[in-house]
Amino acid sequence: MATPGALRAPSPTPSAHSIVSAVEPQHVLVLYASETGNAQDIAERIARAFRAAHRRAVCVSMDEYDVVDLPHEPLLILVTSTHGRGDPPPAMRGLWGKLIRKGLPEDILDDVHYALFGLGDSSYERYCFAGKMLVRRMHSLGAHALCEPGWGDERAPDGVEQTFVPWLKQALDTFVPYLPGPSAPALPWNALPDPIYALDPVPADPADDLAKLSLNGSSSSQVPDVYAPKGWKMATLTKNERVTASGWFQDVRELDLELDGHESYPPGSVCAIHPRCSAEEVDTFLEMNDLQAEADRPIVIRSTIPDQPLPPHLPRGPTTLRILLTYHLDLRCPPRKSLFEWLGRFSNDEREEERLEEFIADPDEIHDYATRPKRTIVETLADFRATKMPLAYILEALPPLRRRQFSIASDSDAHPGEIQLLVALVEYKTNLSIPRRGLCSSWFSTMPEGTRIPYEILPPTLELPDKGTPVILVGPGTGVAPMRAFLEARVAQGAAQGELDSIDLYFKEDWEKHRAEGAHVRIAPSRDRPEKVYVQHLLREDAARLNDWIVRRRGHIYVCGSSNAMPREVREALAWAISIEGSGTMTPEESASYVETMFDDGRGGEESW
Ligand SMILES: Cc1cc2nc3c(=O)[nH]c(=O)nc-3n(C[C@H](O)[C@H](O)[C@H](O)COP(=O)(O)O)c2cc1C
Repeated sequence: MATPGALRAPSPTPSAHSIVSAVEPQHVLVLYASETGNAQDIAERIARAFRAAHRRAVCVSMDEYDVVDLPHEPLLILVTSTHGRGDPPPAMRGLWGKLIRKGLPEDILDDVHYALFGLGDSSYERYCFAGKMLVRRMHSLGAHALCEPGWGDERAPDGVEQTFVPWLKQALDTFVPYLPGPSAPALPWNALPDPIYALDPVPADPADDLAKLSLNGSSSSQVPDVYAPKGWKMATLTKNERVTASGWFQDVRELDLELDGHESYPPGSVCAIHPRCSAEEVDTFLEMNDLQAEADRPIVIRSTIPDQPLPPHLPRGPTTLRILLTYHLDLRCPPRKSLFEWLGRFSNDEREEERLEEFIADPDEIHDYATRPKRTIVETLADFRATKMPLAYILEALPPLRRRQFSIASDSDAHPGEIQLLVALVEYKTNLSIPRRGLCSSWFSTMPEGTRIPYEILPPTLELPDKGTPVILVGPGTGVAPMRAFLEARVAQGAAQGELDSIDLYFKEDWEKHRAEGAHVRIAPSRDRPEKVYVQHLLREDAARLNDWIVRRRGHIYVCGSSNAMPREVREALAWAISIEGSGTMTPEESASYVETMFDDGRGGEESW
């Protein structure tokens, strides 16, 4: 471990520590980047642990942080997950872009002393890659690591907890002595800390947007525009049509959105949609916690921690508890360990406390009770009825409601002012024997035309090459959505000659039309046939064409769909096709390495879920 250049070694009397640098540490800054909430939960647990040790901690999402302040942060903890194919989560991209700028002085972070905890899944090829890149870059800019990075693996037998618990202990032991504060022992885990948010009452002004809302008890699916998340736009649903036959097991919908502004977007873009919790679930939550009387009182949220801005998911202006529970907080996701810890702090019931302690002590218990059966937070609270959530802690205890992302199935030139989506409604039976729908799926399943939807367009991870370069688009099932957008754009470019697209059954008329326009379209009828034909089989049949387009003409291949075996088998089929066993001249080893290099160099792209 690097010896901290600017830090004075801790003395045996911790209160006397100080930093020999331009900046005296007053707090530890916990900077996090999270997409589905896990890294944010870990970051908040770190900050709480420092506060329990009587030290100040400020916890900020990377996209809310001004990177010019970074060189002046003496004590820093970074927490990030990894997404895509080893990419940083969107919240880290701005900060990362600035950190990798050329010409930054090699010692610009010399005053920074840091630790990092990365989250990932070791079944991915680029395990915890965003965290690893960040550690390398911090080091090359002169920052000093105070302890070894921790890597939290979702696949580990005890999940992320396995490494997080020992890493947190080490981080506390290392950082605490450098921070001002009493040498008193840390508070026990079940001591209730001071709330980090204040809910200040605001006088109801009949002219403001809040008073105009009639959300009280309403089951309306309308999202009032005023509650669109910061920076998001609004669209109106113009079509919500089932495209699978009524007897088919899966309910797949075409959803068309008319955009308020005539925004254009490149093919391959992704539409993020902000869902909402149902009015029934919100009412159940309010009733279980005896909070009905508080539900519609206008309030403004204020951070009680100096220098800590509100996290991105909380509204800045007037709001109500009901609006928070409907649009900002998630009552539907399975509870994490931190929720059981909160309930343990709130509980006065001996029997429930005992059960909560079992959960907190053993990650397997949480896995079996909550994660595996996908038990929701509301259902969990119903099992702990004697334990009530006090109003002051709700914003800390409940996770943020996360946006859901869908590949856009339309090209914006072919469908100006519109976004078309192809969405499989997720319904599953858990071992609780209750048929379940995902949060967005529940909302979409009953969403009437005319519903207002907050959306955001995210840039594509795959981009079309120039018109002369062949592109192979492989999209089984709903993976066909972005392929339709790509193909529409290529047809418009006049470049649809000899394209290959292996598709399933959605947008059937479009494929016929594009075939007539010159695209080489192939359909893999993998369903309802005694002998299943998958996209991988079609690629092998098209070996000569693949060899010509990929090897001779240096074409691109994009694959989108379920992440089971399909993406790997597509790569294997391609490698076979361009090897001596198919239609090429390479040995099997050479062709396999050729395909991997294509994907590393961006001539191959993959989007899977
Ligand atoms: C679409 C997707 C892609 C992912 N890609 C990777 C990856 O390339 N490497 C990795 O280590 N983990 C990967 N993960 C796992 C996440 O890092 C892990 O689920 C993490 O807990 C998410 O944290 P967050 O909720 O804070 O975003 C991926 C997860 C998803 C959903």
